[in-house]
Amino acid sequence: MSNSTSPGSPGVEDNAGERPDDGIEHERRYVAMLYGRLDARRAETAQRLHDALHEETVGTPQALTERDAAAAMYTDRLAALRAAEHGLAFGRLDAADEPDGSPGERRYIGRLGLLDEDHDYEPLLMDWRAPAAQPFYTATAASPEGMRRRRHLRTRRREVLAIDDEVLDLDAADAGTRSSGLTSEAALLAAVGARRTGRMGDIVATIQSEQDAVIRSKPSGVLVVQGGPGTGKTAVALHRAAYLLYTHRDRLARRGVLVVGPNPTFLRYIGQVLPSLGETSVVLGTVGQLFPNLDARRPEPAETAEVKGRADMAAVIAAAVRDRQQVPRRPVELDVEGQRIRLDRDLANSARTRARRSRKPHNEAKRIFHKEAVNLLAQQAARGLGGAGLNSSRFLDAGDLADIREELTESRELTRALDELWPTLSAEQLLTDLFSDARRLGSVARRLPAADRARLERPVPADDVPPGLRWSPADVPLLDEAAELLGDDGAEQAAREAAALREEVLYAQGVLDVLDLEEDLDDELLRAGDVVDADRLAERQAVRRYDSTAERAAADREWTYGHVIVDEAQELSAMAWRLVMRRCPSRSMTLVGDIAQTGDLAGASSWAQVLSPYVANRWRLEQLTVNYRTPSEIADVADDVLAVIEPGLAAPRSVRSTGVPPRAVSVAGDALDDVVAKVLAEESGAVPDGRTVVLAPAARVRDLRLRLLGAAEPEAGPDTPDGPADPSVDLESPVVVLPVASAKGLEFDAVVLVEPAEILDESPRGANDLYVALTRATQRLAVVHARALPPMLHRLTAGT
Ligand SMILES: Nc1ncnc2c1ncn2[C@@H]1O[C@H](COP(=O)(O)OP(=O)(O)OP(=O)(O)O)[C@@H](O)[C@H]1O
Repeated sequence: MSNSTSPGSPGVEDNAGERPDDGIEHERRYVAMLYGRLDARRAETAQRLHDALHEETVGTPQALTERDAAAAMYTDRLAALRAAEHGLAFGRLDAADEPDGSPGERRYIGRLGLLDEDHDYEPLLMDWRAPAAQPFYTATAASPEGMRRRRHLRTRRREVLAIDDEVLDLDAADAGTRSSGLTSEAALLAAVGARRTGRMGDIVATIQSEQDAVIRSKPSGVLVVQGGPGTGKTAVALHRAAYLLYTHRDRLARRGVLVVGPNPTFLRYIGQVLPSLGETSVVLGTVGQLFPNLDARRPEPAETAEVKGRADMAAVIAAAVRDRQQVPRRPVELDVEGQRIRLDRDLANSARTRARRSRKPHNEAKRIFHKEAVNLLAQQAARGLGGAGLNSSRFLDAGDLADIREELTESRELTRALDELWPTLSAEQLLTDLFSDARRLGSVARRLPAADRARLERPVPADDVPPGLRWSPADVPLLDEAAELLGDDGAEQAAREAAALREEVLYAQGVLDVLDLEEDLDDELLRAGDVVDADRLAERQAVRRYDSTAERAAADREWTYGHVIVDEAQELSAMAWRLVMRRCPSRSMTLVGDIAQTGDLAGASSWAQVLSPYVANRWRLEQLTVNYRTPSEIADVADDVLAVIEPGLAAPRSVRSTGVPPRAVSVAGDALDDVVAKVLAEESGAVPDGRTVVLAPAARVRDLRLRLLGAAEPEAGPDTPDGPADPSVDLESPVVVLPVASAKGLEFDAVVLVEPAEILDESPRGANDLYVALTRATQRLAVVHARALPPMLHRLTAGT
């Protein structure tokens, strides 16, 4: 039974069994008290951070490190306290009465925990992630978990606007409580029906039971979360990250959590969720961003990306590395300190075999190759010296051999000759050389069909092409594979140090900004910037870099994370999986996705197929079954498309309907763009203050942007197969135009879908793309078509 109270309505005080201090006024006082505590905690923490930064720690590196660690801790804590500002407390659980009739315990649930220091540290507010808060998400009338009532507090800023009550005891259930399977239904429906803002929000107040099970599932092993569109996979994955950090903070904060998403636009869309939950130690990245100091955005055809993503490419890269370990075709004659020596094929081959047997990466094995070649050449030289013209009784002793070796080692000519045979290589160099040389490619990628090999060919990019546009997202797993086989070429360390220096000043400035933002800081105190400036602070960090785990992890290719979450996991290629698995040898992973939405040609068609090379069948599957995004009218249309993609797959159940049927608008002649403009005006007009998207076949996006928005390409460049290259697609603007592939994971109040027949034709996975497009809408859908409507969309009602 649900009961809603807002100001002016009869208070719940009148309800049978309620205590007199239990209505909305009580909650207002309580929440005001909580904010008072929050303010006090913020001021206190800001003060501690301030003190830590100003502490004159002269001397030992250890003292400095401790000070830095304390400052980092207070900075994080302050961020979490600040993040709790909106919706600090959103719920209350009332336990069933005690056997002696006294009222059961009350627990307020919110974004963080607050204790009453004056009264034995009694909990005033319980963090939503604490075990005792779980019944707030899972208790039902049928299984009340010892609870009598769940109350939702609806708040705006610091004010309580209304309260919604759900009675959980069995008597009430028998008395006719609906069994919708949903918890906190009123609050949930308010949340899912609200206008979208272009930024994903958190769902802490209304997490559903099946979602809670995923969020709180144990961290170890690989958990796959399969669910149709709108079932909250992304939301759940992010809340799981927050939950794991809370519950296993020691282990995870040190190693960090990585969240991999499909494209930069999507990452911007979800970027606020974890900070709003007070968590900042999470690295968010696309596959194209998982190679340090690179944000790969070079556009390339989907077919090329598909070839690069194949598992076979691992062997191609390995062969490309071996191909750079050469033996001379003709002997190289060298003159070392008056001695003629011959670096011939056999000798180089012996040295190479020895180096390869070490199983060290190429750049490290190079030292063995050099050393072994020098040894063999020294023996050769010694044989020469011990031979003709010399007294055969005179043998060279170990010391003489060592001298010869030293001479050889110091010989520039020999070093050059050996370097040519076994060069030090960076991953970038290896791939640039490989892709720009058809002959080399032909010899190392013999197994690839010629047409696929040809897709890999490309000229060496000009010097002025920035790194991000030299490499495509699909190149990144290849670069990573190469880096793994090549080992350290010295450049990585140098780049790390340079980046660390640059960031030091930025970080220091960030710390000062944090302090200066803190309005509650005692006025008597000098503001941080008055006392320490960024340069000085950076100088003081000289002993240890003052950055977060997340920053260190992102800068280090060999970093291994405590937990890895992959969203839209169905899109990753086999090569991308190798990279991701390398980042998480512990295999503590959460993979969320929907096989029916796979659009990437290199993407997955079954989870077992993706995972078996890494964990065999040791992974667990959870399914999400309720669609919170798409109203049933639109979901029905999408379900017909799903039936074509995967006849046996059950569609998620929509949580609501709007009564607004989606429509199809047919266009005669070549007036398509004009009709799209008209329909767009109607649709966006119907969702005032909302967000509308025009989803179009990729080939039409440019013209439609021009026609509808007056803007050609967004500033930073063309769309890449991995999503738009531009950081300027502003999802917060009222109308955007996107190709379907870039809309993956996003949602809008209204969707105008252009020419579905062309979307089907555009890719072998066209039906999946169409399915994605149809399921982006939270309220309205209109399809505009000049070509015949594909039969699978037969349910759409004809409109004008
Ligand atoms: N328990 C919930 N309470 C409130 N809103 C929810 C809840 N679960 C999901 N939502 C909302 O439903 C929408 C869809 O969620 P989300 O984007 O996480 O789904 P998804 O499964 O990742 O979808 P897709 O596969 O299409 O990317 C979001 O607006 C999300 O905030």
